[in-house]
Amino acid sequence: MTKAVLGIIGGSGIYDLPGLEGVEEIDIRSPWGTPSSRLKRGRIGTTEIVFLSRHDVGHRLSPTDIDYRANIDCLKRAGVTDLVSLSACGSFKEELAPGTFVLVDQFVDRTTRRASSFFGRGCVAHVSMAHPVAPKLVERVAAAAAAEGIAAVKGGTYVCMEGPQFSTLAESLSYKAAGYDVIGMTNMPEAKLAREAEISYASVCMVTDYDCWHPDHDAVTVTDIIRVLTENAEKAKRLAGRLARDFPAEHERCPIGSDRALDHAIITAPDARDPLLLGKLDAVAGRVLKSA
Ligand SMILES: CSC[C@H]1O[C@H](OP(=O)(O)O)[C@H](O)[C@@H]1O
Ligand SMILES: Nc1ncnc2[nH]cnc12
Repeated sequence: MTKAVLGIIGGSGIYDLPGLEGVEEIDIRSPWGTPSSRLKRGRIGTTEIVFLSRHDVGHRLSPTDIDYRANIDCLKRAGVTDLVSLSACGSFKEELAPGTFVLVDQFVDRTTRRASSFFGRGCVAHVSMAHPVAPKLVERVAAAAAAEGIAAVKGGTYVCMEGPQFSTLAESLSYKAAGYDVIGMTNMPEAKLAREAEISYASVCMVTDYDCWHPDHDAVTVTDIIRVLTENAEKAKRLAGRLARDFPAEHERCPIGSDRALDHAIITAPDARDPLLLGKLDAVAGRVLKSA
């Protein structure tokens, strides 16, 4: 049995989690770098929660400057088994209007300037990303939204751009034509790294705008996004609170194996592995490396 620890990553507009009891800031060091902010550990009901502000209080970090490896590694070290991201996003669908919550289930990674794996020279691993979110965790998020009367659309494809500039009209139209649902700048490589770290991942994407493709809406601005975000943040925090209160004490085994993604992923022969890299992988891959 593995005790469930619920991680929450707060994105734009969500820099804290009200209702977290017995909060302590934990100073976890990572060999991968510096996390976005100090992790906050506390409880909601009987569930242990670890909260991380992705851009830090004051929105100090741009999507490119976030050290996604340090964030995921620290969450793993803090014992997180299940991780929910709360994110702002633009929409490519008329029916996904600003204010809509989308529980995305696919990602397209168009980022270019981010370290996107814990593995590499000296320890090569290939995990499956065919199904990037953990279905049971998404079910729990959907149930929490329903219980709080928050409308949430299940399923959708999130394209992750590098940013920080928003898309050109041609890019926006091409993403729309490709059938993508929403766009943001942060869920990749976060979801890939969570998978490598065997943490079940789900993302709640809160639509703040229609990007720039919509003929009846002006191109997106930060001012508009912040206005919608402020309205959404209260709902997102309510959703997270309910999710936590109803969360099981034991981590539920993931039906698609996101919590044991490394079982058959490491290809480098034991005697060809780099001890320095193995040292850095102690948290992320400790489960499989210890038994090797
Ligand atoms: C402030 S709008 C652009 C910004 O918001 C989203 O971040 P997050 O996913 O952390 O909520 C988007 O990806 C951009 O980073
Ligand atoms: N239109 C958009 N493009 C990229 N990231 C976003 N975050 C919120 N709205 C966005």
